[in-house]
Amino acid sequence: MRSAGSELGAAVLAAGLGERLRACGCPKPLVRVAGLPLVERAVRTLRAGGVRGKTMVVVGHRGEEVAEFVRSRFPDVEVLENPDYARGNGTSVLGAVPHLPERFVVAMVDHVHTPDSVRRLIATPGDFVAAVDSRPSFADPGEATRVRLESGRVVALGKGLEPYDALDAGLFVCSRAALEPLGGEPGPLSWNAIKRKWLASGGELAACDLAGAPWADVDTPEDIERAVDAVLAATRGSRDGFISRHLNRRLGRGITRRLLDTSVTPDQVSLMSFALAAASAGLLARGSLAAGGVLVQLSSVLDGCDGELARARLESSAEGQVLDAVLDRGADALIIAGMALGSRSRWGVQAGFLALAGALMVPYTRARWEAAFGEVPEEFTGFAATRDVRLGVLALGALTGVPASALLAVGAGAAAEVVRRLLALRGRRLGERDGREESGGEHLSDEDTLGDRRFGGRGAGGAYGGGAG
Ligand SMILES: Nc1ccn([C@@H]2O[C@H](COP(=O)(O)OP(=O)(O)OP(=O)(O)O)[C@@H](O)[C@H]2O)c(=O)n1
Ligand SMILES: O=P([O-])([O-])O[C@@H]1[C@@H](O)[C@H](O)[C@@H](O)[C@H](O)[C@@H]1O
Repeated sequence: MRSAGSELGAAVLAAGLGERLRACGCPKPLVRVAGLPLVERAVRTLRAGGVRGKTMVVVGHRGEEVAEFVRSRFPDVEVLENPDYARGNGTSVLGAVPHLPERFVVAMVDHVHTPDSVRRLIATPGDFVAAVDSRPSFADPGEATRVRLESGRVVALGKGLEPYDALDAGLFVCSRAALEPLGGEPGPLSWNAIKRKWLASGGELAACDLAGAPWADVDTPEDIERAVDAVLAATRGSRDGFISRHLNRRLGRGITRRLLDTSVTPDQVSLMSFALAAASAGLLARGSLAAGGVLVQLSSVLDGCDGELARARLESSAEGQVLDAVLDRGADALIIAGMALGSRSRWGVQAGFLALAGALMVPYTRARWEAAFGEVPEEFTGFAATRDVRLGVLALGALTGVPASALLAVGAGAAAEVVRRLLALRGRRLGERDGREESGGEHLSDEDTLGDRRFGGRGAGGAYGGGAG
Protein backbone atom coordinates (compact mmCIF):
# COMPACT_ATOMS: atom_id res chain seq x y z
CA MET A 1 0.00 0.00 0.00
CA ARG A 2 1.53 3.34 -1.05
CA SER A 3 2.30 5.78 1.74
CA ALA A 4 -0.71 7.98 2.38
CA GLY A 5 1.53 11.06 2.56
CA SER A 6 0.67 14.13 4.64
CA GLU A 7 -1.40 16.18 2.17
CA LEU A 8 -5.17 16.31 2.63
CA GLY A 9 -6.65 13.13 1.17
CA ALA A 10 -10.19 12.02 0.38
CA ALA A 11 -12.52 9.03 0.58
CA VAL A 12 -15.45 8.90 -1.83
CA LEU A 13 -18.19 6.61 -0.50
CA ALA A 14 -19.58 4.68 -3.47
CA ALA A 15 -20.47 1.27 -2.05
CA GLY A 16 -24.23 1.65 -1.59
CA LEU A 17 -26.97 -0.45 -3.17
CA GLY A 18 -28.52 2.50 -4.96
CA GLU A 19 -31.90 0.79 -4.75
CA ARG A 20 -33.89 3.96 -5.60
CA LEU A 21 -31.86 4.43 -8.80
CA ARG A 22 -31.97 0.79 -9.92
CA ALA A 23 -34.11 1.90 -12.89
CA CYS A 24 -31.03 3.60 -14.35
CA GLY A 25 -29.61 0.12 -15.06
CA CYS A 26 -26.03 0.94 -14.05
CA PRO A 27 -24.50 1.10 -10.56
CA LYS A 28 -25.45 4.37 -8.85
CA PRO A 29 -21.87 5.81 -8.92
CA LEU A 30 -21.96 5.49 -12.72
CA VAL A 31 -25.26 7.35 -13.14
CA ARG A 32 -24.58 10.47 -15.25
CA VAL A 33 -25.46 13.89 -13.85
CA ALA A 34 -24.83 16.96 -16.05
CA GLY A 35 -22.67 14.96 -18.41
CA LEU A 36 -20.49 13.15 -15.86
CA PRO A 37 -20.92 9.86 -13.95
CA LEU A 38 -21.40 10.64 -10.26
CA VAL A 39 -18.08 9.11 -9.20
CA GLU A 40 -16.15 11.06 -11.86
CA ARG A 41 -17.90 14.26 -10.84
CA ALA A 42 -17.06 13.60 -7.18
CA VAL A 43 -13.33 13.06 -7.82
CA ARG A 44 -13.07 16.05 -10.19
CA THR A 45 -14.90 18.30 -7.72
CA LEU A 46 -12.59 17.30 -4.86
CA ARG A 47 -9.51 17.95 -6.95
CA ALA A 48 -10.82 21.25 -8.31
CA GLY A 49 -11.62 22.18 -4.69
CA GLY A 50 -8.04 21.69 -3.54
CA VAL A 51 -7.68 18.02 -2.50
CA ARG A 52 -4.13 17.11 -3.54
CA GLY A 53 -3.43 14.05 -1.40
CA LYS A 54 -4.35 10.39 -1.72
CA THR A 55 -7.91 9.86 -2.98
CA MET A 56 -9.78 6.60 -2.50
CA VAL A 57 -13.10 5.42 -3.87
CA VAL A 58 -14.80 2.86 -1.63
CA VAL A 59 -16.87 0.39 -3.66
CA GLY A 60 -19.27 -2.35 -2.66
CA HIS A 61 -22.47 -3.12 -4.54
CA ARG A 62 -21.49 -3.90 -8.19
CA GLY A 63 -18.09 -2.81 -7.06
CA GLU A 64 -16.15 -4.37 -9.95
CA GLU A 65 -18.02 -2.24 -12.51
CA VAL A 66 -17.38 0.90 -10.50
CA ALA A 67 -13.75 -0.06 -9.85
CA GLU A 68 -13.11 -0.68 -13.55
CA PHE A 69 -14.50 2.74 -14.45
CA VAL A 70 -12.53 4.56 -11.74
CA ARG A 71 -9.26 2.85 -12.70
CA SER A 72 -9.80 3.76 -16.36
CA ARG A 73 -10.57 7.42 -15.58
CA PHE A 74 -8.24 8.04 -12.64
CA PRO A 75 -5.22 5.66 -12.59
CA ASP A 76 -3.89 7.51 -9.51
CA VAL A 77 -7.06 6.98 -7.48
CA GLU A 78 -7.10 3.93 -5.23
CA VAL A 79 -10.18 1.71 -5.18
CA LEU A 80 -11.05 -0.01 -1.91
CA GLU A 81 -13.48 -2.94 -1.85
CA ASN A 82 -15.78 -2.85 1.19
CA PRO A 83 -17.05 -6.41 1.79
CA ASP A 84 -19.23 -5.16 4.67
CA TYR A 85 -21.15 -2.60 2.64
CA ALA A 86 -24.47 -4.26 3.47
CA ARG A 87 -24.00 -3.12 7.08
CA GLY A 88 -24.10 0.58 6.12
CA ASN A 89 -21.93 3.42 4.89
CA GLY A 90 -20.16 3.79 8.20
CA THR A 91 -18.25 0.61 7.29
CA SER A 92 -17.10 2.29 4.08
CA VAL A 93 -15.59 5.21 5.97
CA LEU A 94 -13.90 3.12 8.65
CA GLY A 95 -12.55 0.73 5.99
CA ALA A 96 -10.80 3.61 4.26
CA VAL A 97 -9.38 5.38 7.34
CA PRO A 98 -6.22 3.25 7.78
CA HIS A 99 -5.22 3.94 4.16
CA LEU A 100 -5.66 7.71 4.25
CA PRO A 101 -3.46 10.65 5.38
CA GLU A 102 -4.00 12.10 8.86
CA ARG A 103 -6.60 14.57 7.51
CA PHE A 104 -9.03 13.75 4.72
CA VAL A 105 -12.33 14.64 3.13
CA VAL A 106 -15.26 12.20 3.26
CA ALA A 107 -17.63 12.68 0.31
CA MET A 108 -20.81 10.85 -0.59
CA VAL A 109 -20.64 9.86 -4.25
CA ASP A 110 -24.32 10.80 -4.62
CA HIS A 111 -23.95 14.33 -3.25
CA VAL A 112 -23.16 16.75 -6.08
CA HIS A 113 -21.15 19.75 -4.86
CA THR A 114 -19.09 22.62 -6.27
CA PRO A 115 -15.30 23.05 -5.96
CA ASP A 116 -15.94 26.27 -4.02
CA SER A 117 -17.86 24.37 -1.33
CA VAL A 118 -14.95 21.93 -1.02
CA ARG A 119 -12.54 24.87 -0.69
CA ARG A 120 -14.65 26.43 2.04
CA LEU A 121 -14.91 23.14 3.92
CA ILE A 122 -11.20 22.29 3.88
CA ALA A 123 -10.40 25.83 5.02
CA THR A 124 -12.51 25.26 8.16
CA PRO A 125 -10.36 24.24 11.15
CA GLY A 126 -11.18 21.18 13.25
CA ASP A 127 -10.59 17.44 13.63
CA PHE A 128 -14.07 16.73 12.35
CA VAL A 129 -15.95 19.28 10.23
CA ALA A 130 -19.31 18.82 8.50
CA ALA A 131 -20.55 20.87 5.59
CA VAL A 132 -24.09 21.90 6.44
CA ASP A 133 -26.60 24.13 4.69
CA SER A 134 -28.86 26.50 6.58
CA ARG A 135 -30.48 27.74 3.35
CA PRO A 136 -30.77 24.68 1.06
CA SER A 137 -31.75 25.54 -2.52
CA PHE A 138 -31.79 22.15 -4.26
CA ALA A 139 -31.64 19.47 -1.55
CA ASP A 140 -34.82 17.80 -0.22
CA PRO A 141 -35.17 18.36 3.57
CA GLY A 142 -37.54 15.36 3.67
CA GLU A 143 -34.79 12.98 2.54
CA ALA A 144 -31.69 14.64 3.94
CA THR A 145 -29.98 14.19 7.29
CA ARG A 146 -30.84 17.20 9.44
CA VAL A 147 -28.61 18.87 12.02
CA ARG A 148 -29.07 21.10 15.05
CA LEU A 149 -26.39 23.73 15.58
CA GLU A 150 -25.03 25.58 18.60
CA SER A 151 -22.18 28.13 18.38
CA GLY A 152 -21.12 26.92 14.94
CA ARG A 153 -21.08 23.25 15.93
CA VAL A 154 -23.35 20.29 15.15
CA VAL A 155 -24.90 19.12 18.44
CA ALA A 156 -27.54 16.70 17.08
CA LEU A 157 -28.20 15.00 13.75
CA GLY A 158 -30.62 12.57 12.12
CA LYS A 159 -33.22 12.11 9.43
CA GLY A 160 -36.50 13.64 10.54
CA LEU A 161 -34.78 15.57 13.40
CA GLU A 162 -37.06 18.29 14.81
CA PRO A 163 -36.38 21.11 15.33
CA TYR A 164 -33.31 21.48 13.09
CA ASP A 165 -31.17 24.37 11.87
CA ALA A 166 -29.60 23.02 8.68
CA LEU A 167 -29.13 20.01 6.41
CA ASP A 168 -26.12 17.74 6.46
CA ALA A 169 -24.53 18.24 3.01
CA GLY A 170 -22.73 14.90 2.88
CA LEU A 171 -19.24 16.44 2.78
CA PHE A 172 -16.79 16.30 5.70
CA VAL A 173 -13.23 16.82 6.73
CA CYS A 174 -12.06 14.27 9.31
CA SER A 175 -8.88 13.21 11.03
CA ARG A 176 -7.75 9.64 11.54
CA ALA A 177 -7.29 10.40 15.24
CA ALA A 178 -10.98 11.24 15.52
CA LEU A 179 -12.37 8.29 13.56
CA GLU A 180 -10.07 5.39 14.41
CA PRO A 181 -11.54 4.83 17.90
CA LEU A 182 -15.14 4.85 16.61
CA GLY A 183 -15.42 1.42 15.01
CA GLY A 184 -15.52 -2.04 16.50
CA GLU A 185 -19.07 -3.23 17.14
CA PRO A 186 -20.71 -5.77 14.80
CA GLY A 187 -24.10 -5.12 13.17
CA PRO A 188 -25.43 -2.15 11.17
CA LEU A 189 -23.13 0.86 11.12
CA SER A 190 -24.21 4.04 9.34
CA TRP A 191 -22.06 7.12 8.89
CA ASN A 192 -24.68 9.04 10.85
CA ALA A 193 -24.24 6.56 13.73
CA ILE A 194 -20.49 7.20 13.71
CA LYS A 195 -21.07 10.94 13.88
CA ARG A 196 -23.40 10.46 16.84
CA LYS A 197 -20.82 8.27 18.57
CA TRP A 198 -18.25 11.04 18.09
CA LEU A 199 -20.61 13.61 19.64
CA ALA A 200 -21.49 11.22 22.50
CA SER A 201 -17.77 10.78 23.21
CA GLY A 202 -17.49 14.53 23.69
CA GLY A 203 -16.04 15.18 20.27
CA GLU A 204 -16.69 18.50 18.53
CA LEU A 205 -18.30 18.41 15.08
CA ALA A 206 -17.63 21.85 13.61
CA ALA A 207 -20.10 23.12 11.02
CA CYS A 208 -19.12 24.80 7.75
CA ASP A 209 -22.34 26.49 6.60
CA LEU A 210 -22.62 26.47 2.79
CA ALA A 211 -25.56 28.86 3.25
CA GLY A 212 -27.36 28.27 -0.02
CA ALA A 213 -24.42 27.12 -2.18
CA PRO A 214 -25.59 24.78 -4.97
CA TRP A 215 -25.53 21.09 -3.98
CA ALA A 216 -27.92 18.14 -4.30
CA ASP A 217 -28.30 14.56 -3.04
CA VAL A 218 -29.08 12.10 -5.87
CA ASP A 219 -31.15 9.20 -4.57
CA THR A 220 -34.04 9.00 -7.06
CA PRO A 221 -34.45 9.64 -10.82
CA GLU A 222 -36.24 12.92 -9.96
CA ASP A 223 -33.17 14.00 -7.99
CA ILE A 224 -31.08 13.86 -11.19
CA GLU A 225 -32.82 16.88 -12.75
CA ARG A 226 -32.53 18.78 -9.49
CA ALA A 227 -28.80 17.98 -9.39
CA VAL A 228 -28.39 19.24 -12.98
CA ASP A 229 -30.09 22.47 -11.88
CA ALA A 230 -27.59 22.74 -9.03
CA VAL A 231 -24.64 22.15 -11.35
CA LEU A 232 -25.86 24.78 -13.83
CA ALA A 233 -26.56 27.26 -11.04
CA ALA A 234 -22.91 26.92 -10.06
CA THR A 235 -21.69 27.69 -13.59
CA ARG A 236 -22.88 31.33 -13.54
CA GLY A 237 -20.10 33.56 -14.84
CA SER A 238 -18.56 35.79 -12.18
CA ARG A 239 -18.02 38.64 -14.69
CA ASP A 240 -21.48 38.79 -16.24
CA GLY A 241 -22.68 42.13 -17.56
CA PHE A 242 -26.26 43.38 -17.67
CA ILE A 243 -27.24 41.72 -20.99
CA SER A 244 -25.66 38.44 -19.94
CA ARG A 245 -27.42 38.37 -16.58
CA HIS A 246 -30.87 39.30 -17.89
CA LEU A 247 -30.94 37.81 -21.39
CA ASN A 248 -28.01 35.65 -22.49
CA ARG A 249 -27.90 33.35 -19.44
CA ARG A 250 -31.64 32.70 -19.68
CA LEU A 251 -31.40 31.80 -23.38
CA GLY A 252 -28.07 30.02 -23.07
CA ARG A 253 -28.89 27.84 -20.03
CA GLY A 254 -31.22 25.70 -22.15
CA ILE A 255 -28.54 25.29 -24.83
CA THR A 256 -25.89 24.32 -22.27
CA ARG A 257 -28.27 21.81 -20.65
CA ARG A 258 -28.80 20.10 -24.01
CA LEU A 259 -25.07 20.03 -24.71
CA LEU A 260 -24.16 18.48 -21.34
CA ASP A 261 -24.86 14.90 -22.39
CA THR A 262 -23.41 15.29 -25.89
CA SER A 263 -19.79 14.97 -27.01
CA VAL A 264 -19.65 18.66 -27.94
CA THR A 265 -16.66 20.29 -26.24
CA PRO A 266 -16.42 23.84 -24.84
CA ASP A 267 -13.79 24.68 -27.49
CA GLN A 268 -16.23 23.62 -30.22
CA VAL A 269 -18.86 25.93 -28.70
CA SER A 270 -16.32 28.79 -28.74
CA LEU A 271 -15.67 28.10 -32.42
CA MET A 272 -19.43 27.96 -33.14
CA SER A 273 -19.87 31.34 -31.47
CA PHE A 274 -17.05 32.74 -33.63
CA ALA A 275 -18.60 31.22 -36.78
CA LEU A 276 -21.93 32.90 -35.98
CA ALA A 277 -20.10 36.20 -35.52
CA ALA A 278 -18.36 35.78 -38.87
CA ALA A 279 -21.67 34.97 -40.55
CA SER A 280 -23.27 38.02 -38.95
CA ALA A 281 -20.43 40.19 -40.24
CA GLY A 282 -21.05 38.99 -43.79
CA LEU A 283 -24.76 39.73 -43.55
CA LEU A 284 -24.16 43.15 -41.98
CA ALA A 285 -21.60 44.11 -44.62
CA ARG A 286 -24.11 43.23 -47.36
CA GLY A 287 -26.71 45.44 -45.67
CA SER A 288 -28.84 42.60 -44.24
CA LEU A 289 -28.89 44.41 -40.91
CA ALA A 290 -31.81 42.64 -39.23
CA ALA A 291 -30.54 39.12 -39.97
CA GLY A 292 -27.03 40.19 -39.06
CA GLY A 293 -28.24 41.68 -35.78
CA VAL A 294 -29.97 38.45 -34.79
CA LEU A 295 -26.79 36.47 -35.44
CA VAL A 296 -24.73 38.97 -33.42
CA GLN A 297 -26.95 38.33 -30.41
CA LEU A 298 -26.95 34.56 -30.96
CA SER A 299 -23.17 34.63 -31.11
CA SER A 300 -23.14 36.51 -27.79
CA VAL A 301 -25.51 33.98 -26.20
CA LEU A 302 -23.36 31.08 -27.37
CA ASP A 303 -20.25 32.84 -26.10
CA GLY A 304 -21.58 32.28 -22.59
CA CYS A 305 -22.30 28.59 -23.15
CA ASP A 306 -18.70 27.51 -23.67
CA GLY A 307 -17.71 28.57 -20.17
CA GLU A 308 -20.89 27.13 -18.65
CA LEU A 309 -20.25 23.78 -20.34
CA ALA A 310 -16.63 23.73 -19.18
CA ARG A 311 -17.55 24.59 -15.59
CA ALA A 312 -20.46 22.11 -15.52
CA ARG A 313 -18.12 19.33 -16.62
CA LEU A 314 -15.34 20.58 -14.33
CA GLU A 315 -13.02 20.90 -17.33
CA SER A 316 -12.29 24.64 -17.35
CA SER A 317 -8.78 25.26 -18.62
CA ALA A 318 -6.36 28.13 -19.19
CA GLU A 319 -6.03 26.99 -22.79
CA GLY A 320 -9.79 27.28 -23.25
CA GLN A 321 -9.78 30.71 -21.65
CA VAL A 322 -7.11 31.96 -24.05
CA LEU A 323 -8.86 30.44 -27.07
CA ASP A 324 -12.16 32.03 -26.01
CA ALA A 325 -10.54 35.44 -25.47
CA VAL A 326 -8.72 35.46 -28.82
CA LEU A 327 -11.81 34.30 -30.72
CA ASP A 328 -13.86 36.99 -28.97
CA ARG A 329 -11.48 39.70 -30.16
CA GLY A 330 -11.60 38.33 -33.70
CA ALA A 331 -15.38 38.15 -33.58
CA ASP A 332 -15.58 41.74 -32.31
CA ALA A 333 -13.40 42.93 -35.18
CA LEU A 334 -15.48 41.11 -37.79
CA ILE A 335 -18.82 42.27 -36.39
CA ILE A 336 -17.71 45.90 -36.12
CA ALA A 337 -16.22 45.86 -39.62
CA GLY A 338 -19.44 44.37 -40.95
CA MET A 339 -21.52 47.01 -39.14
CA ALA A 340 -19.29 49.82 -40.42
CA LEU A 341 -19.55 48.64 -44.02
CA GLY A 342 -23.25 47.94 -43.62
CA SER A 343 -23.86 51.50 -42.39
CA ARG A 344 -23.13 52.66 -45.95
CA SER A 345 -21.92 55.98 -44.49
CA ARG A 346 -18.53 57.63 -44.09
CA TRP A 347 -19.12 58.56 -40.49
CA GLY A 348 -20.32 55.00 -39.86
CA VAL A 349 -16.90 53.77 -40.94
CA GLN A 350 -15.22 56.36 -38.71
CA ALA A 351 -17.42 55.31 -35.78
CA GLY A 352 -16.40 51.76 -36.61
CA PHE A 353 -12.74 52.57 -36.04
CA LEU A 354 -13.64 54.08 -32.65
CA ALA A 355 -15.75 51.05 -31.73
CA LEU A 356 -13.03 48.62 -32.79
CA ALA A 357 -10.40 50.45 -30.79
CA GLY A 358 -12.69 50.40 -27.76
CA ALA A 359 -13.65 46.74 -28.16
CA LEU A 360 -9.95 45.87 -28.07
CA MET A 361 -8.78 48.36 -25.44
CA VAL A 362 -11.36 47.50 -22.75
CA PRO A 363 -10.43 43.79 -22.49
CA TYR A 364 -6.77 44.67 -22.95
CA THR A 365 -6.77 47.02 -19.94
CA ARG A 366 -8.40 44.25 -17.92
CA ALA A 367 -5.89 41.65 -19.06
CA ARG A 368 -2.91 43.89 -18.24
CA TRP A 369 -4.42 44.87 -14.88
CA GLU A 370 -4.92 41.20 -13.99
CA ALA A 371 -1.38 40.34 -15.14
CA ALA A 372 0.07 43.18 -13.08
CA PHE A 373 -2.08 43.17 -9.95
CA GLY A 374 -4.16 39.96 -9.96
CA GLU A 375 -7.84 40.56 -9.39
CA VAL A 376 -9.43 43.59 -11.05
CA PRO A 377 -11.34 46.06 -8.85
CA GLU A 378 -15.11 45.87 -8.58
CA GLU A 379 -15.46 49.25 -10.28
CA PHE A 380 -14.39 47.72 -13.60
CA THR A 381 -18.02 47.97 -14.57
CA GLY A 382 -19.63 50.79 -16.52
CA PHE A 383 -21.78 50.88 -19.62
CA ALA A 384 -19.41 49.25 -22.10
CA ALA A 385 -17.36 47.35 -19.55
CA THR A 386 -18.44 43.94 -20.68
CA ARG A 387 -18.61 42.37 -24.11
CA ASP A 388 -22.21 41.23 -23.76
CA VAL A 389 -23.34 44.87 -23.44
CA ARG A 390 -21.25 46.01 -26.40
CA LEU A 391 -22.63 43.23 -28.60
CA GLY A 392 -26.16 43.89 -27.33
CA VAL A 393 -25.91 47.53 -28.39
CA LEU A 394 -24.53 46.54 -31.80
CA ALA A 395 -27.27 43.92 -32.30
CA LEU A 396 -29.94 46.47 -31.34
CA GLY A 397 -28.41 49.07 -33.66
CA ALA A 398 -28.49 46.60 -36.55
CA LEU A 399 -32.05 45.48 -35.80
CA THR A 400 -33.29 49.09 -35.61
CA GLY A 401 -31.36 50.23 -38.70
CA VAL A 402 -28.97 52.63 -36.95
CA PRO A 403 -25.61 50.80 -37.16
CA ALA A 404 -23.49 53.96 -37.23
CA SER A 405 -25.10 55.28 -34.03
CA ALA A 406 -24.62 51.92 -32.35
CA LEU A 407 -20.94 51.92 -33.34
CA LEU A 408 -20.53 55.43 -31.97
CA ALA A 409 -22.25 54.48 -28.70
CA VAL A 410 -20.00 51.44 -28.26
CA GLY A 411 -16.88 53.41 -29.15
CA ALA A 412 -17.71 56.29 -26.82
CA GLY A 413 -18.75 53.96 -24.00
CA ALA A 414 -15.59 51.92 -24.37
CA ALA A 415 -13.41 55.04 -24.43
CA ALA A 416 -15.09 56.23 -21.22
CA GLU A 417 -14.46 52.83 -19.63
CA VAL A 418 -10.77 52.87 -20.55
CA VAL A 419 -10.42 56.39 -19.07
CA ARG A 420 -12.20 55.15 -15.93
CA ARG A 421 -9.72 52.32 -15.60
CA LEU A 422 -6.70 54.58 -16.12
CA LEU A 423 -8.05 56.88 -13.40
CA ALA A 424 -8.43 53.83 -11.17
CA LEU A 425 -4.78 53.04 -11.93
CA ARG A 426 -3.79 56.60 -10.96
CA GLY A 427 -5.83 56.33 -7.80
CA ARG A 428 -4.07 53.09 -6.96
CA ARG A 429 -0.65 54.70 -7.46
CA LEU A 430 -1.57 57.71 -5.28
CA GLY A 431 -2.85 55.33 -2.61
CA GLU A 432 0.40 53.38 -2.67
CA ARG A 433 2.51 56.58 -2.53
CA ASP A 434 0.55 57.81 0.53
CA GLY A 435 1.06 54.38 2.06
CA ARG A 436 4.81 54.52 1.43
CA GLU A 437 5.09 58.06 2.80
CA GLU A 438 3.20 57.07 5.95
CA SER A 439 5.26 53.94 6.41
CA GLY A 440 8.47 55.52 5.12
CA GLY A 441 8.65 52.64 2.63
CA GLU A 442 11.36 52.67 -0.04
CA HIS A 443 10.55 54.23 -3.39
CA LEU A 444 11.21 52.07 -6.42
CA SER A 445 13.78 53.76 -8.64
CA ASP A 446 12.92 54.31 -12.31
CA GLU A 447 15.33 51.51 -13.15
CA ASP A 448 13.36 49.16 -10.89
CA THR A 449 10.12 50.03 -12.58
CA LEU A 450 11.31 50.71 -16.12
CA GLY A 451 11.23 47.02 -16.88
CA ASP A 452 7.68 46.80 -15.59
CA ARG A 453 6.67 49.93 -17.49
CA ARG A 454 8.31 48.67 -20.66
CA PHE A 455 6.76 45.23 -20.41
CA GLY A 456 3.49 46.37 -18.86
CA GLY A 457 3.44 45.09 -15.34
CA ARG A 458 4.58 41.97 -13.53
CA GLY A 459 5.94 39.73 -16.26
CA ALA A 460 4.94 40.06 -19.85
CA GLY A 461 2.60 37.11 -19.71
CA GLY A 462 -1.08 36.90 -18.91
CA ALA A 463 -3.92 35.91 -21.20
CA TYR A 464 -5.11 38.76 -23.42
CA GLY A 465 -8.54 39.90 -22.23
CA GLY A 466 -11.08 37.40 -20.94
CA GLY A 467 -14.59 37.10 -22.34
CA ALA A 468 -15.64 40.09 -20.30
CA GLY A 469 -14.33 43.58 -20.84
N1 LIG B 1 -22.57 0.56 2.70
C1 LIG B 1 -22.63 1.74 2.06
C2 LIG B 1 -23.86 2.38 1.83
C3 LIG B 1 -23.87 3.60 1.17
N2 LIG B 1 -22.67 4.13 0.78
C4 LIG B 1 -22.62 5.42 0.17
O1 LIG B 1 -23.16 6.37 1.08
C5 LIG B 1 -23.85 7.40 0.36
C6 LIG B 1 -25.25 7.52 0.87
O2 LIG B 1 -25.89 6.32 0.53
P1 LIG B 1 -27.50 6.23 0.56
O3 LIG B 1 -28.04 7.22 -0.43
O4 LIG B 1 -27.96 6.33 1.93
O5 LIG B 1 -27.75 4.73 0.01
P2 LIG B 1 -27.60 4.27 -1.49
O6 LIG B 1 -27.24 2.86 -1.47
O7 LIG B 1 -26.67 5.19 -2.22
O8 LIG B 1 -29.01 4.50 -2.15
P3 LIG B 1 -30.35 3.68 -1.76
O9 LIG B 1 -30.69 4.14 -0.37
O10 LIG B 1 -31.35 4.14 -2.79
O11 LIG B 1 -30.08 2.23 -1.82
C7 LIG B 1 -23.79 6.99 -1.11
O12 LIG B 1 -22.73 7.72 -1.71
C8 LIG B 1 -23.46 5.51 -1.07
O13 LIG B 1 -22.72 5.09 -2.21
C9 LIG B 1 -21.48 3.47 1.02
O14 LIG B 1 -20.42 3.95 0.64
N3 LIG B 1 -21.46 2.30 1.68
O1 LIG C 1 -29.35 10.88 2.06
P1 LIG C 1 -28.62 9.56 2.13
O2 LIG C 1 -27.58 9.47 1.07
O3 LIG C 1 -29.57 8.42 2.17
O4 LIG C 1 -27.91 9.57 3.59
C1 LIG C 1 -26.70 10.28 3.77
C2 LIG C 1 -26.18 9.87 5.10
O5 LIG C 1 -25.88 8.49 5.04
C3 LIG C 1 -24.92 10.63 5.44
O6 LIG C 1 -24.47 10.29 6.72
C4 LIG C 1 -25.17 12.11 5.39
O7 LIG C 1 -23.96 12.78 5.66
C5 LIG C 1 -25.68 12.53 4.06
O8 LIG C 1 -25.97 13.91 4.09
C6 LIG C 1 -26.93 11.77 3.66
O9 LIG C 1 -27.99 12.14 4.48
